[in-house]
Amino acid sequence: MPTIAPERAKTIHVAVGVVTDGEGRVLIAKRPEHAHQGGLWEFPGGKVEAGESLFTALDRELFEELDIRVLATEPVIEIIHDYGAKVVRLDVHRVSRFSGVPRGKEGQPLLWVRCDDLPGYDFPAANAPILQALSLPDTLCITGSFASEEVFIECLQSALGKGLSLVQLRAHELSDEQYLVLAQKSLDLCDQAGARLLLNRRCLPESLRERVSAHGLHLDNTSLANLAEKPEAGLVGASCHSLEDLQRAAALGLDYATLSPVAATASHPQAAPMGWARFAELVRQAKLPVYALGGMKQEDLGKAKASGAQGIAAIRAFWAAP
Ligand SMILES: Nc1nc2c([nH]c(=O)n2[C@H]2C[C@H](O)[C@@H](COP(=O)(O)OP(=O)(O)OP(=O)(O)O)O2)c(=O)[nH]1
Repeated sequence: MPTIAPERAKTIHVAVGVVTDGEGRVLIAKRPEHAHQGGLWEFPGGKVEAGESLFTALDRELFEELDIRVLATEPVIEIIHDYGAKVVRLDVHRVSRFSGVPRGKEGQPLLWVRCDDLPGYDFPAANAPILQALSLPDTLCITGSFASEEVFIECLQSALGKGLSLVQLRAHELSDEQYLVLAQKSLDLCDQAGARLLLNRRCLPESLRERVSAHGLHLDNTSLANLAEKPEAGLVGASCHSLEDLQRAAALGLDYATLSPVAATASHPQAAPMGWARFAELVRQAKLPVYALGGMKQEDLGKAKASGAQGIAAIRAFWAAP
């Protein structure tokens, strides 16, 4: 029978802090050369000791490493990563308030970096989903039904006016030509608002897709199943309904997934809701940011985040004429 090395048998629980400065920058530190993943940049933190809460561990580690005290945190993402020699569970929280001025107490170099610039630094392999999570908002607006183009524009303007910054254009009832016209108008509005537009259109011919340069794609479940590699189309996410789907999305290197239906939803009345407990169980095993979808309302955002989600995705909650 194969033997498992003792250090492989146990997963190391690590409290990881994304310390923010209120100007959109986050703090990164260089790991010592001799340490595991040495010489790479990291988000400060360390192992959770027996009996410690995540908050206590993060506060202790950040005091030991940076000389700051943690005052407020919010969950970002949880990642289980197998390095071969060891398995780590990175429990990542944004440190939104702290006291003191960070300094490298152990002599480690520190840098304040804008989130957009993080991909320019070398991090351990486990950190890729953390960078994805930090680049995404906590709400994803999916476009809903509309009686005319004017109504569509009103609904989109209203959503953008509420600060929604990621929009998925889902309008299966339109022809390819009509869809492209709407996509171009949506793109103009999203660009003006500093939001990103994702096209959700199965089999949109390449020749047509080239006519509108949206910020990315959202793949439906069938497209996810048939895809051999991640399309080169910017931000790419997919509709998932199972652990297998989430694993496939992560293996393809997609940027996010939606997981549905969490609750009963009018758009898919025949689908059985999975509930928050099952949702949390699946998200715990996912290796990419996951939005909760299906019957979501704005007030579900806290529950979604507490269940490990990036946030919520919804049609009805965000799509309405003013
Ligand atoms: N703190 C931190 N650890 C990370 C990140 N990414 C990543 O893969 N890790 C891994 C590297 C290590 O295997 C593990 C953290 O362990 P550590 O050695 O830093 O923990 P520690 O501060 O408690 O140190 P020690 O007890 O070994 O001295 O998590 C990250 O962004 N931040």
